[in-house]
Amino acid sequence: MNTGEFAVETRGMSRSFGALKAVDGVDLAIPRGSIYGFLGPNGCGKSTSIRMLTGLLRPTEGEIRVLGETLPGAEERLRRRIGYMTQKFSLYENLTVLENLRFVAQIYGLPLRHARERIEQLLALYDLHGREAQMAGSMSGGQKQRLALAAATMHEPELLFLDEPTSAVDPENRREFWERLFDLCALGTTILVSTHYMDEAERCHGLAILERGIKRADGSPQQLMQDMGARVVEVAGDDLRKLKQQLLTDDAVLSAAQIGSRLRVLVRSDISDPLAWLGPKVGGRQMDEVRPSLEDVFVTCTGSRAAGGQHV
Ligand SMILES: Nc1ncnc2c1ncn2[C@@H]1O[C@H](COP(=O)(O)OP(=O)(O)OP(=O)(O)O)[C@@H](O)[C@H]1O
Repeated sequence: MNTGEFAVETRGMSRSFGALKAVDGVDLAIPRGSIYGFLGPNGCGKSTSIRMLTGLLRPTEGEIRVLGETLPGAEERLRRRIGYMTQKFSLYENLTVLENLRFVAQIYGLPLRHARERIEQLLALYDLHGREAQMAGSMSGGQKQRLALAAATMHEPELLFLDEPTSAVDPENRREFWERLFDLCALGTTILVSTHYMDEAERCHGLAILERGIKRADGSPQQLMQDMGARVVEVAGDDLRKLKQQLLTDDAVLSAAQIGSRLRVLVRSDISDPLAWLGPKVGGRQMDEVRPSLEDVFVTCTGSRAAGGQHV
């Protein structure tokens, strides 16, 4: 495998637990300096993939190269070059902010003086000044998350893995968190982030859609939306619940999900004129063809019929 331009490269990466294939033949090529997302529902293999890429879990099959090193085999060397923020808050709740950061600096073997400077930097960067003496356990979700990110980036990793980093924070903190990720990315850090939120996935430069361990699609969000094998029509009018049930009996209707007072209908792309085709089926209701969203992409490539909503 050619590794120069890619932070992560895999061929056929797989992991089984007994009879269950948690990750099944995943190929990845994640460019350096980008933010790359794993999008998929609970249990689709996001964490298992990340654990293999960090060297914490051995693949049962396939090849993995991370920052030019082959895994398994380079775990120790990679440890200093990668950062990992797990789904759950992984710091000590009964230590203060400062004690937690000092502890992490020690684990990474930062010389004392450098550690002091770096911790100062991180406290400022992640708005933790004034909280040095606060117990980590008493902080809000957003503050904990900023502390976790400070800890994960203590040693200035080239590659940062974030496993559902925002599942415990509100939308405003989530937006702010993403701004910080883009700051890190601008400094050259490659970021791999797993999520089940569509709006987060849409912020990534590139993204893989995972379902039951299998990669169903990958590309930039814009590319994925452009290449989607379906057209999207929104229908407005009365009795949309009943209309939805009727439309779903047709094979050419991939999904129908209500959004406010409109029904969002995905029609297979071999129907050349979806408005004309839907006309007789929707009675006199108003129709508009609209641009696809990432959620539409997810629905078409996983075959799951969306119930509507912001996460998968
Ligand atoms: N150590 C393990 N032993 C047995 N099964 C496991 C183990 N780890 C994960 N699995 C199974 O592998 C599948 C993928 O799990 P994984 O945690 O990677 O999914 P995920 O997409 O990260 O979802 P979540 O967000 O819920 O963690 C699940 O069916 C899970 O139960």
